[in-house]
Amino acid sequence: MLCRGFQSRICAQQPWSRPCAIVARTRWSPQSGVPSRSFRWNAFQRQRQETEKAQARVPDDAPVKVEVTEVSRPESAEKPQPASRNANAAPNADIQSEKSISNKEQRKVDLAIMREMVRYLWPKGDLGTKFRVSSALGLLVAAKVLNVNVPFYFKNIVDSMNIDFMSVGGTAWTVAGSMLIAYGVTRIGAAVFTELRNAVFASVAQKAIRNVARNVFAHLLRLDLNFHLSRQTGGLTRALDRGTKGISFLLTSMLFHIFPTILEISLVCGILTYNYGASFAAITAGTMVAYSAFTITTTSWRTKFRRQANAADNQGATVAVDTLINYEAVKYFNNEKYEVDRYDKALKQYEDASIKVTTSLALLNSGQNIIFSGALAAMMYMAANGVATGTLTVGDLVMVNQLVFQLSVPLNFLGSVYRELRQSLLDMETLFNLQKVNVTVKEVANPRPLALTKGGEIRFENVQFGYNTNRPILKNLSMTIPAGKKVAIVGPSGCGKSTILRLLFRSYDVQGGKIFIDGQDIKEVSLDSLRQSIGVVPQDTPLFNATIEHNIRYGRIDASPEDVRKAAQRAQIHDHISRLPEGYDTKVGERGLMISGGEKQRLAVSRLLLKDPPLLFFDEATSALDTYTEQTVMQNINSILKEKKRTSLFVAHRLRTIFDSDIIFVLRDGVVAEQGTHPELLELKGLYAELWSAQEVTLGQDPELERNLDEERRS
Ligand SMILES: Nc1ncnc2c1ncn2[C@@H]1O[C@H](COP(=O)(O)OP(=O)(O)OP(=O)(O)O)[C@@H](O)[C@H]1O
Repeated sequence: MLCRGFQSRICAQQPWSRPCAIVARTRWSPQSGVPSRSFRWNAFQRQRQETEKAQARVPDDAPVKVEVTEVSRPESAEKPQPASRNANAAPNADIQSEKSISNKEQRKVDLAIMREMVRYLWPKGDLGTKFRVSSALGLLVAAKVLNVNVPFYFKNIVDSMNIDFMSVGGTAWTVAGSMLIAYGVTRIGAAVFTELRNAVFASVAQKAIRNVARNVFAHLLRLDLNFHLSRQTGGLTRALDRGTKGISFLLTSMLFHIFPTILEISLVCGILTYNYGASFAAITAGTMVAYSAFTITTTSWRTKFRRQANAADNQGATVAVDTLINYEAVKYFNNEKYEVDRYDKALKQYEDASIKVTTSLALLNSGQNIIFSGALAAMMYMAANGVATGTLTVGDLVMVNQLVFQLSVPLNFLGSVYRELRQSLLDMETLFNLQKVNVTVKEVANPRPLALTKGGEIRFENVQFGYNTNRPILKNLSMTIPAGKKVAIVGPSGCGKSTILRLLFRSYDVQGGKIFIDGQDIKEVSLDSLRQSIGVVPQDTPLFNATIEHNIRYGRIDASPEDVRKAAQRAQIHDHISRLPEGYDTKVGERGLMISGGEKQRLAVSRLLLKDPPLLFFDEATSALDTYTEQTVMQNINSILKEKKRTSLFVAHRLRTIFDSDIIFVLRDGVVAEQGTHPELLELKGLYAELWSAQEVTLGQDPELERNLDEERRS
């Protein structure tokens, strides 16, 4: 009669067995015949991001879904986990605090996080949330009280049925009807209150998640470029994802698991002591202590197997994604077997670790069963003894059994709740640490907005800068870019051309010297006004996985569709977009993978033209375009610059795109080595003249290009 079914279903998934569609394109640099720098960089970024994404897909040995119908025996089951919470044990090494901390310090950190969470449970001035939390607690206590009443009705039913129906007469209804109704109503009440409690509390947890996630995301966007370049994007999103899920878990487990389990154990011990004496309660309390200690110790021990499995899983995913992204490279070098072996090595490690996870789970379950069943048997013996000596009824025996049995439900999940709680605290620590990262590019107190009083003259005064202290990139660089002029910066690869643009945009701050715009130190003006005044077409076009229209409009969110089309026309991409089946609604794919490099660059130019800022920076903005398109785009840009008298700064390797600049700065070894107009620099017969003649040789082999250049020179 007491036997009920407890079922658990475990869904294991090999995460990297999912189909993976990867599109790889190679663009070749016309000059060198090797993939262009921007392509290589893009490919590297793509590969890195794909790898990180795959790393986020980590399996969990815990069951994805555990269905509890009714309880028959204290069988250990891993806690039901939110389906998406599958990467819980993967190391957050990229964001977590680098130094390992002692247990004592860790406890302090954990307590601080819990205190922080209490603020979300009981927020100052938020009566609605307080009301919900109080109601949820009320429902919880009511459900638990009803729950411990069920065995009482059960006992009374058993005792009242213990008569000779033949001689006394009557039916089950006349003898125990009211008890049966009370039994049913109490059980239903306990279940309904529990569900109501979940429903009432849902918005508290979700509100907390939203607040924390929004604050962290806003902080991430405020952080410096350097932070983002040195961190793995996948790691950041993983931290955000796990941290916010950790909040939900911590809040619910604090309120609905730990507290109610303690409440229920206390109630049961109290009832047992009151009804049957302290010996029953002592066994129950002792069992709970032994059970909890065994579960926590064993769970801590077996966590390392889960970590190993996750690490092997990460490794497998990394190898698989890396190999598939570099499919062409694998084929070119016939390395299929090598890659399969690498993949299989990770699979083998995963297999070994997973076996340990399963066997250690069996040990945990067995130990829990032995402790629980041993105690239950002892109590049954004591109760049976009571029945034999006439101090207890059969109903008492049943009640003792059921009271203790009911405790097995929360205890079943103790192991996984403990493990998850630890992981949630770790994830949340990572999340809160992110919020503590400082912004290094800061504004002065009460900054003035940038005022372009002279039309946008840019002056570098003895600027020193290096990404690493031991490798200076710019060494006392001084130069003046006159307002309203087209200026170019050229020089060997890696000499710091793009760095100059990053310093102007204040993605980094100079380490020595100053940069002025119209006489104002850029450190003294507000970041918002500075960045508002500058438009950049970067080397690697950042595109969103959205429509072409959205990507162009990103330059000015409130632009009309006509403005978007006008900008596209000027960037020589409108006709092409119009010919696409979905026109401006065409999706460009992740990071613009579904369109060509030249199309991406023209979208970036359109976006900049739509923003129409007073200062324009082009960092190899047309390097992926064919000669004809490049000439046309440049002509359009030049006419806009002249017409609107914009200050513009071009970084270019293809000198024919900048030879008509008002000033050309030639950078070498962190300083300006030469400067002047194209003819002046040719006269100098220095580095620029060398570069030009090297490129002219190439140009000489291209009659069409020559024709275009001649035309442009004439115009
Ligand atoms: N975030 C960074 N951290 C460390 N070093 C960097 C970083 N960004 C660039 N560098 C290094 O600084 C140097 C200058 O980089 P920059 O991008 O300014 O060169 P560039 O002249 O624009 O090169 P290219 O013509 O190839 O685009 C390079 O050696 C580059 O490797």
